[in-house]
Amino acid sequence: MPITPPDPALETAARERLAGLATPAGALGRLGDLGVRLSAMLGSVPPPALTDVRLVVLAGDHGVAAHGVSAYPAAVTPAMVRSLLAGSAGVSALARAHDVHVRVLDLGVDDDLDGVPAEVSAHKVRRGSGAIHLEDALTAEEVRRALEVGRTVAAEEVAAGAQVLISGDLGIGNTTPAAALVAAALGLPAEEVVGRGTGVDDAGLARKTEVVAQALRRVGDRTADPLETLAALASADLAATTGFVLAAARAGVPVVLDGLMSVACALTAVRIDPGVADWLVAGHRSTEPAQSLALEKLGLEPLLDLDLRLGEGSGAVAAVPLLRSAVGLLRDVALLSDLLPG
Ligand SMILES: Cc1cc2ncn([C@H]3O[C@H](COP(=O)(O)O)[C@@H](O)[C@H]3O)c2cc1C
Ligand SMILES: O=C(O)c1cccnc1
Repeated sequence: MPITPPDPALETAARERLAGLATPAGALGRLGDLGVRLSAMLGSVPPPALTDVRLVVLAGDHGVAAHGVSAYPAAVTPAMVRSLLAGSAGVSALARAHDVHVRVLDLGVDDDLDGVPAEVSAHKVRRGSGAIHLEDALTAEEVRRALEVGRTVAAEEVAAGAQVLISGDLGIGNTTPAAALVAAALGLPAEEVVGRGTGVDDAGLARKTEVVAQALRRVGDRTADPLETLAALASADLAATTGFVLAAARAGVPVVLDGLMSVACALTAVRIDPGVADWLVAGHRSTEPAQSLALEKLGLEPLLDLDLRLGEGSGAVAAVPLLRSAVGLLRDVALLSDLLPG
């Protein structure tokens, strides 16, 4: 089934409403454009107030983390899962400030997460993932399962009332496979996509670049196929994120993209089904070069550009007030024709 784009008639009606507001023509700039897109995506003009925005953080570990590609040890991943559950992570503070519902799922954390509620690991695909320069990250069956988890979770959030969905990432080393996914999708060499992630030094950056280059050499032309690419270069959490974005678009729910992991997975979802692109909003520009390259390919201009490089969904959640602003303007501003006499 092809993905249905937002209703063009609604988009036209929203654009007419925007043009009629008691503001000078074009004065609302990109907020006006965002309001028009959101109206069409949310299915009414004026758009409904955004009262239900949901973030799902998909966590997993990465075999490459043992090969000097991150500034932090893999032990941070389970610790941060616990922090998210306690509401004390970076994105937790932002989500609280902006009334965004947060759910955390362990897709591939290399830890038993003792004492953590069972539902957090109920969809676990495996512990860790293959080091992509040496072996495939996942089997084809694991890719299928991870995509299915992403779809199931998105469907659950939509059924619970989500008007807008956000995916968040968590997992030491994840900027390495995410950069590899972007390189695979865009046909770019490792040097152009690799960034410093959590802040690796020059030696770390060189190692990381070589890991991505070796992974791309190992995989060869399997990168022509997005599912093969997920098996070869991704991880359980990144494959699930791809399934999450696909399912949101299929359900006609807008997805606000975060940093590198979120955008790399959205790009992969677009390779699987180009119709996904119509349902994406870019929350922010991260400092990772691959994220900007992927946004450009997707034709998306990010709302925020704050030098954020946290992940967890933080840049997307930080952009939620702009979505609410755009919606509020189309809902609450008078029409100039109603203010003028006669
Ligand atoms: C304390 C801490 C909290 C985080 N929250 C998100 N990330 C982010 O940074 C990591 C990816 O960067 P790299 O590929 O360089 O390891 C992931 O865990 C990602 O979610 C964190 C990283 C750390 C250290
Ligand atoms: O682009 C991101 O979201 C990002 C960058 C560095 C580390 N974690 C996330």
